[in-house]
Amino acid sequence: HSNREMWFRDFFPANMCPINAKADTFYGIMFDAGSTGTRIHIYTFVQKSPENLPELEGEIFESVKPGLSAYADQPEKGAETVKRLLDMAIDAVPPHLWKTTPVVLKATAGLRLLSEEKAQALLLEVREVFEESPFLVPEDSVSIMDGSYEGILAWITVNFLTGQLSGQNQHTVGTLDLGGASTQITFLPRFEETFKETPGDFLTSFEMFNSTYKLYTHSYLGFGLKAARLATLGALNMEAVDGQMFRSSCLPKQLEAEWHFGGVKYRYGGNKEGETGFEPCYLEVLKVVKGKLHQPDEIRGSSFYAFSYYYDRAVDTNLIDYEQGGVLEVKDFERKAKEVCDNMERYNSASPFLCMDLTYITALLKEGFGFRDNTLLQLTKKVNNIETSWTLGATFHLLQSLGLTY
Ligand SMILES: O=c1[nH]cnc2c1ncn2[C@@H]1O[C@H](COP(=O)(O)OP(=O)(O)O)[C@@H](O)[C@H]1O
Ligand SMILES: [Ca+2]
Repeated sequence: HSNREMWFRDFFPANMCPINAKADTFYGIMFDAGSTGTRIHIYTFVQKSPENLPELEGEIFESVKPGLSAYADQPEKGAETVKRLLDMAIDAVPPHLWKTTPVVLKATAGLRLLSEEKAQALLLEVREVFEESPFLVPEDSVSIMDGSYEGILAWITVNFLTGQLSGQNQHTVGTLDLGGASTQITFLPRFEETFKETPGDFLTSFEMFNSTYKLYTHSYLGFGLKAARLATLGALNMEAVDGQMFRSSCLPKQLEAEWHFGGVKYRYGGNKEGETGFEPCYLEVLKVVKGKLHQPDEIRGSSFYAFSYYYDRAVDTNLIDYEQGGVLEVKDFERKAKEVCDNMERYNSASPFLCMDLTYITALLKEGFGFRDNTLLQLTKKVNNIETSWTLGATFHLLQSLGLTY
């Protein structure tokens, strides 16, 4: 707009100015290529004045299952799922903003676990879909994200949405993300001791909104909920063994079934003659986590935000409401695990893995990270109607790198 056209600007408060209402709106498109599904997040921002940060106005969210890694041998078909989601953005973003709206896809643990060759073939096909779209395709727009970024960016999202990254008196909260194939823990250490006791690769400095945050973060590959099922069954990295039956005391006695994960088929079942229930199951699961994770002393007493599969399993067992979320203690997961595992017939209609999943979550929190029984977990899916996902943090980071924000 020329100055002449904008002369009336000064007569209106910024947010009521008829031109401002649309002119300073912009969009960012972030794809989350997770191990169990692919999701699109279309964020709307409004720049109310040049000296302030843009404000997040809303989000459009859609997802498809399975994830890209399920198309390891059909990369074109995988990219087709991305294209269908991207078509939503064509409808959501006004045409005159298409060529300034960036589109980025970041893949997480599902692709990290594939062979380099198969992962790259998938990413290449997705890149072609992006290039053929009318959107802005930045350099490196399609990639596998480093695990430490996954944790940091989720931490940024949650603390931004809860208002902890602006103004004084920042009381940031730690975050726990439990995906299908990997799990992340991230927090801002308060004690000098934590920095001293922590291995260097668990600490990362990150700059966002003109502040530097020195965070504790780690992504444990193979410790996501679905990878943990395979590990418990003894089937992780056992692709070669075809048709073998994997049994566990965490599954209903009579169960025999098949399961596809990461493009591989597994046969699994219950302990027909042997033991079942919480006690033997906990011992099985313990083998997967015990001694495998770093336990920072500082977290034992502090509360954390938890989402993804922590949230889903808490909903499945009525520990929290699907819409509201809620606050739980670590021991609530243990109580539920016992209830489900010791009455497996009663829960048969839900997932046959419910007992194993709850027991794994219990073991991961207690024996893995070293949380206390009474550690508080704030279970959240959305804050102010925005999904708690690393994708928002990643979009801020993207806007920053494009010079659209600082
Ligand atoms: O936008 C989101 N908001 C909240 N939870 C999400 C979102 N996207 C994915 N999730 C959760 O993440 C979990 C699946 O993990 P995912 O497929 O991302 O595996 P990965 O992180 O190991 O690659 C599910 O519990 C799913 O509900
Ligand atoms: Ca994820």
